[in-house]
Amino acid sequence: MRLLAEPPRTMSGGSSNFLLVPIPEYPALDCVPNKNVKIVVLGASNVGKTALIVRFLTKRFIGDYEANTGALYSRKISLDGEQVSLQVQDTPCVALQDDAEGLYCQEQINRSIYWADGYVLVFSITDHSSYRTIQPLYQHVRRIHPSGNIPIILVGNKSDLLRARQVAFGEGEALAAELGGVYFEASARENHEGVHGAFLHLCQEVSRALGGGNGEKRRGGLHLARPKSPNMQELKRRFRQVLSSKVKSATTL
Ligand SMILES: Nc1nc2c(ncn2[C@@H]2O[C@H](COP(=O)(O)OP(=O)(O)OP(=O)(O)O)[C@@H](O)[C@H]2O)c(=O)[nH]1
Repeated sequence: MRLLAEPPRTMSGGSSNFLLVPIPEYPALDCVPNKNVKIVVLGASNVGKTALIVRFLTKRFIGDYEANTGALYSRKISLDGEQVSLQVQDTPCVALQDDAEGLYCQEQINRSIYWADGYVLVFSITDHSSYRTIQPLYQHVRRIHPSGNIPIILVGNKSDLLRARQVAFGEGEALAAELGGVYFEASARENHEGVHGAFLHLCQEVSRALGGGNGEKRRGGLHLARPKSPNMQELKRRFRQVLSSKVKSATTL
């Protein structure tokens, strides 16, 4: 889901389509081009993708959301003593097709999968159908990245809702092992450390996979454009535009 802007602080005054998140982006001049870690968060509806990202980046849990259109978050983080640029792509939900093998997956999700270097596959421990989505979702990622190692973690979210549990811990572990990743049970609602540990693990995996250099992988096969998403830099640019047009009209009076 997408974070609700609170209160409507849109630059244009009318529309509330822009995402205004309490997650600062590093200034452009301060960015670290040396290594760029790009991760995408994928999963079925309502499993807590946005809540996990927000928890990881802000340590906060915010309960009010609206349907996700896919926001991109940027941060600078320290990994093994090295400053790296981190980008986290939130995505709209995917859903199983009626035959339970294929996936309904929007084109923008395909672009995000192609663009990313690491994958957070999320299900809710309270929703077994969200767990069943993971295997086809992984196959889908594999189709887009047919060769090589794919850094992934599997997150069983909402671990605070133990009484409503539909997926056993062992099921999560077994699936993660099958997919070649690590399983984390987490609660975006109740626990920052667990969420932080899971994301950090993936960032480290990606960082190692990227090795030295500028962190851009060579890719074969499909060529898809980088996902488009409203982000803070774009908002700031629009804000400056609006301000400068206001200054111009004031000086012409
Ligand atoms: N109890 C509990 N609720 C959670 C947790 N994480 C998220 N939620 C709630 O679950 C609902 C869905 O969370 P989102 O983060 O919007 O989920 P999403 O996967 O981004 O949803 P989509 O937009 O449908 O893709 C919200 O009401 C959250 O408050 C959690 O760890 N525990």
